[in-house]
Amino acid sequence: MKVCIFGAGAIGGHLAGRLAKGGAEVSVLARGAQLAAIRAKGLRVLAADGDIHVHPRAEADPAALGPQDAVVVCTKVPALGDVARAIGPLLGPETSVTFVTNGIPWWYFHAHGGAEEGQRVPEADPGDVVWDSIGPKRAIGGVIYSACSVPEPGVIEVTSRTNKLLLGEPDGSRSDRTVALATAFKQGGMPCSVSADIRSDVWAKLITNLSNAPVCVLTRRHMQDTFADAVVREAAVTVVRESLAIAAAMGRPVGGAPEERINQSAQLAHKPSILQDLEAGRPMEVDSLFQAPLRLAREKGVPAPTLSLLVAMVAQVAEAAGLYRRSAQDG
Ligand SMILES: NC(=O)C1=CN([C@@H]2O[C@H](COP(=O)(O)OP(=O)(O)OC[C@H]3O[C@@H](n4cnc5c(N)ncnc54)[C@H](OP(=O)(O)O)[C@@H]3O)[C@@H](O)[C@H]2O)C=CC1
Ligand SMILES: CC(C)(CO)C(=O)C(=O)O
Repeated sequence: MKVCIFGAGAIGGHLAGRLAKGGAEVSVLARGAQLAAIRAKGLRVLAADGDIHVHPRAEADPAALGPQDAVVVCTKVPALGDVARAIGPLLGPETSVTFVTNGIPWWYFHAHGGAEEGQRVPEADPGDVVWDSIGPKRAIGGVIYSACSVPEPGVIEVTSRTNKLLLGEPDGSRSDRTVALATAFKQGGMPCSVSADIRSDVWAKLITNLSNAPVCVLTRRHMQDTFADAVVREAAVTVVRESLAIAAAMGRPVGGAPEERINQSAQLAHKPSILQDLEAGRPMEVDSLFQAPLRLAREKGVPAPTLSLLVAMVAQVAEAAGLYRRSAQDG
């Protein structure tokens, strides 16, 4: 299977390593020091189940790679407009494009059904650039549980002991293209399953992000340190409760004890990726990760006072750092 990972950072690097280990014909699109390092020394993934050292083809220009069976987009969400403008040469008539990103994805209301069918998510795709160019029919949803960072160019550190990738068609079907991609990941040691309800998986993961990322941006510390404080922990449990109510109002009830979710985050000495962005001076996923679920909460009439307060403060931090511009509707 010919797969291109678009954006070989923390998550993309991890996934490229897994695909290469499993024998897929994998290439990566990267840039800057990351591209130079992968070309010079290959890609190293330091993971609990064993280190991986592979040499995928690495390019800056999609035209050098040509049409793929599958493209897996692993950039941050604010980069998706650039991805959409550049991706053309990778797309043949049947190429799928999987988006492994946190937050409410741009394709969320495609094949959703009901009154919301076809609604757009402006926080994830301003101006519908991705929707209009790549188009929702190619889209496969991706939800990943894996805590990763790039300690030096070409090296991916995986902090989480267990990892999991969920892939799902927006219409819930078990398509051949999704099964083939999941098989390629599994062959590289990445637990991966095909989900019949990827939107529920989006919410289950998002609730974790909503409860750990805003507080860590404010403390600027990893989750273990941040959650050592009982008051912060209690606020995070409140955020989980508010987020569970939003998910339920969206028709995607998610189970599990709120405290347990925070206990799991508290085990990891990992800085959430949005904090990594703040520290590295990269655009922050405030809109798709935080503002979109808050807008949906307002539309459904679900109160989320603690989450709203934390997000308002995070937006100020991100704005002050020049890494986020608030849109008019966020107030
Ligand atoms: N890191 C983590 O632990 C987790 C992250 N996630 C989610 O996964 C997604 C990816 O996050 P993460 O891997 O951390 O992000 P990273 O910033 O580590 O990686 C994104 C990579 O994409 C590259 N990139 C961006 N635009 C382009 C482009 N036009 N051409 C080529 N390369 C490009 C970036 O390059 P450059 O650095 O030069 O901008 C970077 O190397 C996000 O939605 C995040 O929320 C989900 C679970 C955990
Ligand atoms: C913290 C983690 C691993 C889970 O919430 C994550 O998704 C991120 O770093 O963005």
